Amino acid sequence: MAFHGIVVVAMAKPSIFRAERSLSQDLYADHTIYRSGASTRRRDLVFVVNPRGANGRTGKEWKKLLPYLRSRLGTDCNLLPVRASCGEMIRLFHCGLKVMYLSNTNSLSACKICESLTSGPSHAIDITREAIREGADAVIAVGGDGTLHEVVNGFFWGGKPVSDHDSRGTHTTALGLIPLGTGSDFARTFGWKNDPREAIERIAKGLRSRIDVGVISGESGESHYFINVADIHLSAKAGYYASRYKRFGNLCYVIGALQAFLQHHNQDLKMKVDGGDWEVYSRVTALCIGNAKFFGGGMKITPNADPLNGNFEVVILQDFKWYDFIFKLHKLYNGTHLLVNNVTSRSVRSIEVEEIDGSSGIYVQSDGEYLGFLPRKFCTLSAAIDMIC
Ligand SMILES: Nc1ncnc2c1ncn2[C@@H]1O[C@H](COP(=O)(O)OP(=O)(O)OP(=O)(O)O)[C@@H](O)[C@H]1O
Repeated sequence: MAFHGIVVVAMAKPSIFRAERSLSQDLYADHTIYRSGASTRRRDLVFVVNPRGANGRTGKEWKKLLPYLRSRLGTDCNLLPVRASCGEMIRLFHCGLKVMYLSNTNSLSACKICESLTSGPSHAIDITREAIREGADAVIAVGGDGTLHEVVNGFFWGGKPVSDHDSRGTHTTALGLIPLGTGSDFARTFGWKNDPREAIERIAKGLRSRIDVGVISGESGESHYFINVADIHLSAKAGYYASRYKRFGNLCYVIGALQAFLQHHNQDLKMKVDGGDWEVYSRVTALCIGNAKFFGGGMKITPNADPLNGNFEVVILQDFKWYDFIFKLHKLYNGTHLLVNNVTSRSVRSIEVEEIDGSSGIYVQSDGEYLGFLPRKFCTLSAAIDMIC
């Protein structure tokens, strides 16, 4: 995929946090950590690792990856030493970050990297917010789409982007990804595989691109963000069930879809696109709002979506029967379903979706995570986050 507007940015000179030793005030009180160049701003890479991702595979892969990460990112460092205050260490500790030293240097003269293992759902959101406030150069999600989704949500608070405590408008924290999940669907749009070494190369090179993010609002007024695909009705219900079967790998999506089908009824929905008039779509099976192209473990559901173009691609499937999925499934995977009867695609900047009778509880998910029920409004936030591409 060709990316326009790629900017080369001097990557944070990283400092590594070793997994074997957790932070304690006593342990670190006498040590030195490093800041990059002449700047007094810390230049940190923060890795947010979901050890339970891909049924525990993420945690195992991450442990195996650490020596390579140290050696690959550590060699790029050219940092000036400064004395770390106790306060700084304690702040890192409070935001769940483990501080570690580069094992391949005795002098502690290399750069610093933070790892934080998530302790449960939503923890990645808090870690990310804290890391951005502390001036991290990049926050890197290590896991699947669910972990990436939480990290993206950590870039915002109270409807606004989170910023560095000391920001004078010049510093931007970038988002990075080491895809190590079950589906890792967002990475597919960029052609990235679940190959952590390749991801570390990207991080070392530090190319950044400003990508769009979707924002979802509901009746509560609270904003929720997504980076990949938000979807409604059958696919959302299938995703809800699939999350219970992640131990079966990509098969979870098939099991989830079968279970969702058992209680499925196509529903009439009304939609308002880009602030226009309400339109009725009859017998909707699923409605997918793509900032990127893939969901459900590799289905190219919104094949024209591009997280760099400022628009969503909305794909609406109407009046599908269970056998349509059997005969048309391959088209959903390769992205040729747009030519099938009863499939509509449109490019939008915002879309509001409501039920007509308002009684059935139509499922909504974003980035494969269950969100709740209709009604919802989905808007693009153009070029909202700097992503390491
Ligand atoms: N320590 C933890 N224990 C249990 N669940 C966690 C923990 N940390 C994060 N989670 C939750 O695990 C969920 C799934 O994680 P993740 O997306 O990384 O893996 P996956 O589901 O295997 O991959 P994919 O979403 O790409 O299919 C996330 O929604 C997150 O809330």
